[in-house]
Amino acid sequence: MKAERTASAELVGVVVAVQANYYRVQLLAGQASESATELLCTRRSRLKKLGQQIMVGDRVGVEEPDWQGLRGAIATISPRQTQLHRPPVANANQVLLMFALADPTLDPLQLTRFLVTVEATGLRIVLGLNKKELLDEDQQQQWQDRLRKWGYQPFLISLYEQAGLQELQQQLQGQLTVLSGPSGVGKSSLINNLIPEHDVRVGSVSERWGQGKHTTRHVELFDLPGGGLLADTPGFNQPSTTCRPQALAQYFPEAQQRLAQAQCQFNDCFHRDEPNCSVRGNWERYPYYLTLLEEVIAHQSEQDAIANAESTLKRKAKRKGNTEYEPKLSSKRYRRPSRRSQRQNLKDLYPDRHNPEHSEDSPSH
Ligand SMILES: Nc1nc2c(ncn2[C@@H]2O[C@H](COP(=O)(O)OP(=O)(O)OP(=O)(O)O)[C@@H](O)[C@H]2O)c(=O)[nH]1
Ligand SMILES: [Zn+2]
Repeated sequence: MKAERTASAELVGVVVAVQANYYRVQLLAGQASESATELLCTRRSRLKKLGQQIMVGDRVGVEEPDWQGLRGAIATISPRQTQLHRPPVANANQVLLMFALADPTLDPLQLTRFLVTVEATGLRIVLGLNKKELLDEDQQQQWQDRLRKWGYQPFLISLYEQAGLQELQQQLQGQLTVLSGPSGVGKSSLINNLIPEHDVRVGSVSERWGQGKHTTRHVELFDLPGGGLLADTPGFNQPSTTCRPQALAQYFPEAQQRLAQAQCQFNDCFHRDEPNCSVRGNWERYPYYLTLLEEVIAHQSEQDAIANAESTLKRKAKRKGNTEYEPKLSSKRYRRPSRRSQRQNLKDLYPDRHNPEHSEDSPSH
């Protein structure tokens, strides 16, 4: 990254971790002093008054560096290029979706769920398939071909055999990448491999913050040796399909491709049994599309029912002059946490790129 100074000659850096009211800011190359590349910062109260939240990945201006104590104060936040809410990461360029070819067995429907969830973020997808040494060459090639037909170019790797890692690493260079994937596929192994000093650094962070052990609930950005940042993001490992039913097809490259060639007769086609549909057809994942479509339709009916119930209850509460009691009860009954988090998941993942500040203060967590 190039050194860069703002008009007020502030230091510029990237927020690599957030905890309570402290922000770890990694200074851009050329700005760091000899002894320090990172400052532990608070934020100026002006930002606080403006309600401006600071996220991991934010590019910020830092004032009043204290090179002895390695402290500073964040005074400005640059406009965000992208914004994810779950996990909360600003300016991510892409998602590295990790799966294993075996152990656990690669389940194409599960992979599709993750792919759809990641597609909904609007970010570029890098698909990494680990443990390739567990399959023979033919089987590896079959997956390669199969995923190409889905519209993806997977990187087959083996962390055990240190195979395919260079090609994958190249994809990460100079990018801010968010790592995602189900349990047991090798995400931690990959981080340890890419960033050998990973553990050391986590330890030093906790120490400086005076916290106990580093908790994995926090998103943290790690410097990649070849340049670039990797967000280790617990909580990005649960796919969900809570988009609008009409939006689902756009998260399948195969459907997109078909739509680019020919429009459906109806604008709001669900691509099920409508006449003159250009998406319906014998592509491999079409049955998965139908499965997920049923789920998002069911989800939406549920949401509509909740909205109706809430509006009825609110009216009722008003008539009785009973201000809080009934709505509160109803929201407890209807908004079970599990369902709420499900509903928010995809919405939260969607980066509001046109209006980055828009949902910043929404109480989504
Ligand atoms: N056969 C094989 N096993 C691997 C490879 N890479 C990692 N593993 C093993 O896969 C298991 C899971 O690896 P992790 O790195 O913990 O996977 P993870 O995705 O971080 O899993 P969670 O922490 O549960 O999210 C471990 O037993 C690793 O040793 C590989 O290339 N081949
Ligand atoms: Zn259609």
